[in-house]
Amino acid sequence: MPTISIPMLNDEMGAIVKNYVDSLTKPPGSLGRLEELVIELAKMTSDPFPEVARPGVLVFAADHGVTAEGISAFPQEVTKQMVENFLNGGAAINVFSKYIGASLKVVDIGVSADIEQDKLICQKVRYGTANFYKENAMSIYEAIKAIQIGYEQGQKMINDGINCLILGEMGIGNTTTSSAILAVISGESVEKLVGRGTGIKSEKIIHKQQIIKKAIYERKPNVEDPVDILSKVGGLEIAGMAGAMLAAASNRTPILVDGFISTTAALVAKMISSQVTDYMFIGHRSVEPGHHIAIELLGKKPLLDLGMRLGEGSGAAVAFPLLQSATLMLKEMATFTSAGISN
Ligand SMILES: O=C(O)c1ccc[n+]([C@@H]2O[C@H](COP(=O)([O-])O)[C@@H](O)[C@H]2O)c1
Ligand SMILES: Cc1cc2nc[nH]c2cc1C
Repeated sequence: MPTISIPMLNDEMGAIVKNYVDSLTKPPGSLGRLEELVIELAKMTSDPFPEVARPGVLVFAADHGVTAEGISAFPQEVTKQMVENFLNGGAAINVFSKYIGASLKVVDIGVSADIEQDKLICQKVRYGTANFYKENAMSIYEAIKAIQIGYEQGQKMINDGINCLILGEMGIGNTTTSSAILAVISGESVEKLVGRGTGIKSEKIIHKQQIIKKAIYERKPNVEDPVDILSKVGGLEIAGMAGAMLAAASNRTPILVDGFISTTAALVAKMISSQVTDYMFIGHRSVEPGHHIAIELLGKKPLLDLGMRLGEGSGAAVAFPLLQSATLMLKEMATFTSAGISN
């Protein structure tokens, strides 16, 4: 695992920017949460005029052996088919990335089939996880490798010039995996966390809960150890996203977290290095019932609540213009003094 050193937030810069925000031509506090966002961005970036104008979307794709237990509304092959769709530009995340001017990279970190495509970053750790209802999802070595790959890919995007990292994922079955991870980390009952994912019927939810409960009972993940949790009931794309978040925080790069799966990865990253959460915004609150619990554990508030449950980074991409509006407010508004308005 890389040695991770995450810088402290620059509170002094936050105070300077707060003062400046109060000097802009508006009643103090009248831009509400946008004001808080730009102050947070200033603390993260240590920049009096923070920018997020070069966003990057990093999508990790992987399969989940637990799909053999019939826990998703879609078959496993859809993971590969959606990766091809991303590469052909036809998915929601393609449309939203284009709209916000984000570069989009797709990493195969564990899809169960080979995908021949030049544009795909192939970093397959294994062909999908094992079925964690029956055996450990992956080895400790594979879990660490997936975190490392995520870290390297995050670092690469930052080296290429992005200044805001949006995380996305694709993996049929990964709401089961995320629910299992979250049940272990939060100590909450599985019943409270499990949802419909891609759209399973009510009867199947009980089956999904039973699979998760038995898997946790059999695998006995160590609640103190993120790598052990990943290796027992984890997913490769979740490990990859956690690694990429750690890379972003190490570089003072703001992170825009997406839905339920991406937030579970954020909790794993927090267990590896707790300061990583200082650099996170939660783009939206997903319909998955476990998501609000995960968000609360991170100590965050989502930016949007639009009834979305797609993944791919879509909710985070849709929330991105809020961050950008906050930075533009700071950079382009007049002050009372410059506009000659008395306050
Ligand atoms: O991001 C979310 O909150 C979210 C909620 C439900 C489903 N998903 C997406 O749907 C897939 C997982 O759903 P499932 O039912 O196969 O576990 C996976 O590809 C996710 O990107 C994503
Ligand atoms: C079609 C489809 C698109 C997705 N995007 C992210 N997860 C997904 C799951 C399905 C089933």
